[in-house]
Amino acid sequence: MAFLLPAFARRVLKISGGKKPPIAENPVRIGLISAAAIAPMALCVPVQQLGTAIIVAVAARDRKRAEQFAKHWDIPNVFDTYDEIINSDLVDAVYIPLPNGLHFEWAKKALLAGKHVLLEKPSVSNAEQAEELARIASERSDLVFLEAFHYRFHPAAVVFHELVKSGRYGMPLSIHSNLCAPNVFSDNNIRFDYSLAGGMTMDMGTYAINAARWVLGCEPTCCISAVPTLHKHPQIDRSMSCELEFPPAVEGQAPRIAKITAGCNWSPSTWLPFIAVTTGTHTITFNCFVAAGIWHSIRVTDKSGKLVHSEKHYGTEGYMTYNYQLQAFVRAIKTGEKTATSWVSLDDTVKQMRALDMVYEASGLGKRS
Ligand SMILES: NC(=O)C1=CN([C@@H]2O[C@H](COP(=O)(O)OP(=O)(O)OC[C@H]3O[C@@H](n4cnc5c(N)ncnc54)[C@H](OP(=O)(O)O)[C@@H]3O)[C@@H](O)[C@H]2O)C=CC1
Ligand SMILES: O=C1OC[C@@H](O)[C@H](O)[C@H]1O
Repeated sequence: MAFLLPAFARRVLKISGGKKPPIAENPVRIGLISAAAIAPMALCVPVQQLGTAIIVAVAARDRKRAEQFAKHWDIPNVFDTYDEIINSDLVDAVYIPLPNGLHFEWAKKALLAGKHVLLEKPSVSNAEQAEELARIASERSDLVFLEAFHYRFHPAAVVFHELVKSGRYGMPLSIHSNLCAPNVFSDNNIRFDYSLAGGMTMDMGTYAINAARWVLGCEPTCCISAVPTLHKHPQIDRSMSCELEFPPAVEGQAPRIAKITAGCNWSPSTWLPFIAVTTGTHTITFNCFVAAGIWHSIRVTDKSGKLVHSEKHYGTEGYMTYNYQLQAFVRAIKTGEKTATSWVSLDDTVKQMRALDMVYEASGLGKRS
């Protein structure tokens, strides 16, 4: 992995630098709910780079922290509570990067207050909550609701999805999606807090499971096996390795298997994220699918392992997946158009949560409550 570091550093420097466009007329006015660690990368930088949205207000539990954040990112208003953001006339849309266990409460409140919602993944804690939230969102069809599966909006992901779907290299018979990372989070991180709907399948596994569902274009029928490595809490997984059964591409054929490996570990050989689709004749791999703005490739190999095709789509210089996601969110608010291929529908959000529940139940850890 070390050889990736210079390229990564160059990319990050370009992301944080570069010219900022003028702000568009009538930009979407976003309220930021909390000064979360992910907010700069997922919202503040893309907002500055795109110019079609502005952050008008931020609130944090500690006002001082919100003030510091606002000063750094040039946000004109600091509110004392998340409620004030949701109820403010200054705000058209909210970005919710709270711990998983608080997503349902605040997304629901925001929709009921008439705000568009960009909600961090995983959408909520379990499928029942997802169904309830989807019901509320569908009753407000004038509002845009999007679960933040940012990776799907990158041009490289779209090309990969279309390449697989085209059947040019045969129809998918199985898939392996992998998203593992070094075990850098402290024990008290929100990711390991059961009361906040933590667990690494919720945090990282959700991408890998989403990728399998998205690429195969159908839903898992059962979870064949799910093996967690445990954190200190008996229901919290540090990583998960599981196999999901999907319907065959053609009726009468054998079911398809999706292998999912995700979470934190100390095995560097697993740290390159990928989605690998195997057909009868080829393997089509999308490397670095989550960090597609940094380093990635789409590679096709034949049965002998020989490379027969490769392509790269870095997209606009300095843009990350989050830029494309914000573009799509703003476009949906402004025009009602929901990006083909990449958009995460309400139905998709509900089915994603059902798949997460299925894995947790099969693992013996139980779905998040
Ligand atoms: N799209 C992506 O690439 C990523 C998405 N995420 C997702 O974003 C969400 C937040 O992750 P991350 O930014 O890493 O988390 P952080 O711990 O940095 O931020 C969570 C924020 O939640 C607020 N908060 C409110 N109540 C609590 C509570 N009881 N305990 C802890 N925090 C609380 C805090 O806000 P305050 O400022 O008000 O104190 C804090 O800033 C998660 O759902 C995660 O899955 C995370 C990383 C990457
Ligand atoms: O993109 C991501 O990578 C690291 C994770 O912990 C994070 O929550 C996730 O969204």
